Amino acid sequence: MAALQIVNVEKRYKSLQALGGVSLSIEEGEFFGLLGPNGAGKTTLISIIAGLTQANAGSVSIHGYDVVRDYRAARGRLGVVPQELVFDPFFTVRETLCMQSGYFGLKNNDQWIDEVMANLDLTNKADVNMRALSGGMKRRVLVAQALVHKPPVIVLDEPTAGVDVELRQTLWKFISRLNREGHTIVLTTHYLEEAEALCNRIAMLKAGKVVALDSTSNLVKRISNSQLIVRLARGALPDALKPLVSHPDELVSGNKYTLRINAYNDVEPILAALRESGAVIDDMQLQQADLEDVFIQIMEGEK
Ligand SMILES: Nc1ncnc2c1ncn2[C@@H]1O[C@H](COP(=O)(O)OP(=O)(O)OP(=O)(O)O)[C@@H](O)[C@H]1O
Repeated sequence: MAALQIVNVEKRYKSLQALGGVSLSIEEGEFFGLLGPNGAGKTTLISIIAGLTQANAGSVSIHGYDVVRDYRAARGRLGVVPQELVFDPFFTVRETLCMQSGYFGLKNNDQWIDEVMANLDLTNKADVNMRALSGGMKRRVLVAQALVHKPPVIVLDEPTAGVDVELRQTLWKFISRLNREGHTIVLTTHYLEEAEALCNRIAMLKAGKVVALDSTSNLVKRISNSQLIVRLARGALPDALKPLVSHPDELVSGNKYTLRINAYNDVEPILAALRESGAVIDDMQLQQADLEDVFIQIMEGEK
């Protein structure tokens, strides 16, 4: 059974179609990335998953529980870290987390609350009022709040937008640990390198539609624009390699060539051809495609 099953979800805001039939099946234990430009519909989808917004069509279930019909069972299995910081300013960090535990019917949750606070470097703020915390600290509490009931599915809506490097690292260490322990993670982020490093599978959303869905490695592989840049100290580029040159003007002047390659395996035959021709390499650089290239290409292709 899927941890999160999204079937043909549609959402309209008056004349605007925010989601135009989104289907995704996310398995237990996945670290799943949901990417897309501003306005793609990521937050709308997360609000529907969390039961905060109702879809006009389609269904979402968490571990088999429909988020509308079986709201409490579904919500109990889900932890959501929202984008916006909303708190009651008069409670301390610990009180905020205890209240959240109470909301899920959990008593005697202190041990886990202490562990969550320790993992998010919040222990020394436990008795501080929410209103006295910095923005970054409030965001840590937001993450802690989403985790008090040890939900098997954790959804994070841009949790690292505008936060410092330290929090990002603390957060990813903890979330990665939870993922290793079996929790399913769904993450939206604008930091593509973050998604590339953490997510095993990625869906790209544009204008309310899924425009790409694949493993992170396949998405990166999908683009074969890795390049080997060589600068020759002596000799010329052999004819056999000329079709690989990306910029034709490099054939006319200079001694630097940008060669298209599909894989690491392509590098050695190129070097062998250069050696055989008597050329001497002065400098060499390998440039690989990353998720950013894939993202740009897919988004431009879907215009
Ligand atoms: N409550 C609302 N009323 C009207 N339109 C809305 C509402 N919420 C979202 N929208 C619109 O729906 C579309 C999708 O918005 P959404 O916030 O889901 O995108 P997003 O992918 O999360 O964007 P971002 O990366 O900027 O957070 C946008 O065009 C947005 O303006």
